[in-house]
Amino acid sequence: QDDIATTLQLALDNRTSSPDKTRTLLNSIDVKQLTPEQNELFKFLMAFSILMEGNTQDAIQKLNQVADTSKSIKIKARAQNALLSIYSNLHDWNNAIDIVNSLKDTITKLEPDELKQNVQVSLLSFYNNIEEFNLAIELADKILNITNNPRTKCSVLEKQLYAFKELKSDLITENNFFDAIALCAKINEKILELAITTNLADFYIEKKRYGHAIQLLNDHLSDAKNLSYKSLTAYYLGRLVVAYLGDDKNTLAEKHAIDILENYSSDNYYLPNMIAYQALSEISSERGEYKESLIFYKQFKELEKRDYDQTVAAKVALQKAKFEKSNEMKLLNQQNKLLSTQAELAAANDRNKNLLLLVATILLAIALFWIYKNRQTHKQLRKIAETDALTGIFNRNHFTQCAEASLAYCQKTQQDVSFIVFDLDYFKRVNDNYGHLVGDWALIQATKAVKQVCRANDIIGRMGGEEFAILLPNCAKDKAIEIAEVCRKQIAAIDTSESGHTFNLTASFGVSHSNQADYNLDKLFACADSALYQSKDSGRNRVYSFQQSQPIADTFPSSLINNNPA
Ligand SMILES: Nc1nc2c(ncn2[C@@H]2O[C@H](COP(=O)(O)OP(=O)(O)OP(=O)(O)O)[C@@H](O)[C@H]2O)c(=O)[nH]1
Repeated sequence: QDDIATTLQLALDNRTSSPDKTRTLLNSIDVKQLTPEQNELFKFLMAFSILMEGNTQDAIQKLNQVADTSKSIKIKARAQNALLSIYSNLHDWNNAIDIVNSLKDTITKLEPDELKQNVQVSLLSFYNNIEEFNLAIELADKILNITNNPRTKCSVLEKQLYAFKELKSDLITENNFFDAIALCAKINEKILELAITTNLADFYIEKKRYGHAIQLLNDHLSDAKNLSYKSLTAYYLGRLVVAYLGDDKNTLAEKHAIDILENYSSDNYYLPNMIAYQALSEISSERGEYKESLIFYKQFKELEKRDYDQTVAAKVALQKAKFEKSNEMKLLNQQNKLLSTQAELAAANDRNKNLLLLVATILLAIALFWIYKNRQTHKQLRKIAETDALTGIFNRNHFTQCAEASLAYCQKTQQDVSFIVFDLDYFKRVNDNYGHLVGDWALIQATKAVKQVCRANDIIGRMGGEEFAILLPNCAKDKAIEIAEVCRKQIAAIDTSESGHTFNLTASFGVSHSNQADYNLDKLFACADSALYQSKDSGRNRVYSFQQSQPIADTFPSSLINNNPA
């Protein structure tokens, strides 16, 4: 396992510098012995090796497979990074932008190490390639804030200065370029150092400081040539042409333009070629060599169109990606709107439910109140129907109903029932002498007096006019006579002066008993009435019991001596 790990690491380290060595190392590995993660790394390195062999399409397919399926976030990042670089070189901006979107997500999951920084630097290059210079500057700042690696710093500064320069930003001065050049020189990053000098030359040209540009470019041209970095040399020469032209040194411009066309005419250097043709066209034109000028001009236009097409392709791809993104956003917004509409609907439903509940509650309350009111009314009506309005005791009708029910019960349970009727004495005189209101008052007071004497389950009723009856369940006759006597005394004791007039108020009583009347109300009434008649007849203000046909005075002589009729 150690051997396999070492071999894989070696292959990884040499994948760009020694592709052949990498392939040999990979071929030496027994795939069956690989752990799943080693297998993913192996697949990435194989794809990379295929790329280095020049089989780009095959490499793209395999790298995409690794990027899509790899569980290791590091290997996924490496595959995506390689794909970004391939697509950028192929100017396949649509796929490049897709990869960038995936890569952005991958970056957030990477540990902050060298790999993460490398991926960020690739992204930075990509932003410059598609001329998203503000994004590039922002990302560069981010990387510069966290990296301590001077190589990363040098590389990032080169790309950031390029972006600033392209934006023609006032935020940078030539000192920024000098600092970056010094940093790269210190760690011997020759290519990047030279790249920065080309940017500085552009900076000078932009500011029309052609002399400075020419000197800088000439100072470093030999370095570029020594590096055998042809594209860089071609770019140097291209900028020299522009600077000489600007400085009205057409001969030198022409010399370098021809140098480009003769020695660096590959497709790879089409930009310096474009500059060369444009310069030669202008120079020929100034000399009056219009035919040559037109030929150069046509070639210039062809390359310019190519440059334009490439720039436009990048822009279109970017706009398309932005459009898709904004469509995605629109879709999301619509989904959000739908969700919020659903939420609003649910809330409205809840509100409706609450409203319904409220209405139901109100209706219920109204119904309950109505039932309550109805009962109250019913109660009141019943009370009105059952009671005597003046005295508040049962009226004749209700008294009869209650008395009969009580009698039936007492008969069933074989209890004694006594019955008392009484009638106010000379009541007509009270009305006649003192008026009906005083008569009413007297009726009320007499009722009160009797009620105080009676027990809770005795039934008292006004039979009409000034005649009253009392049914006394579970009451022996003697007891009833006793009660009647107390009632008589109470009525006689009423202080009539409270009415504003002083007069005698008495009543005559008649008492009957169930064993005289078979628990029959009419019979009880008749017996008691008969006794009452006897009371009246014998002078009033006395109690008579039916059976005896004798005044109670015999039994209770003292209480009956009352010869003071009202
Ligand atoms: N103030 C008042 N008087 C009533 C009421 N009901 C009946 N009366 C009166 O009661 C009187 C009854 O008179 P009578 O039947 O002659 O009897 P009395 O005067 O009491 O004489 P005796 O019963 O024989 O003692 C009448 O004048 C009725 O108008 C009432 O509700 N209020």
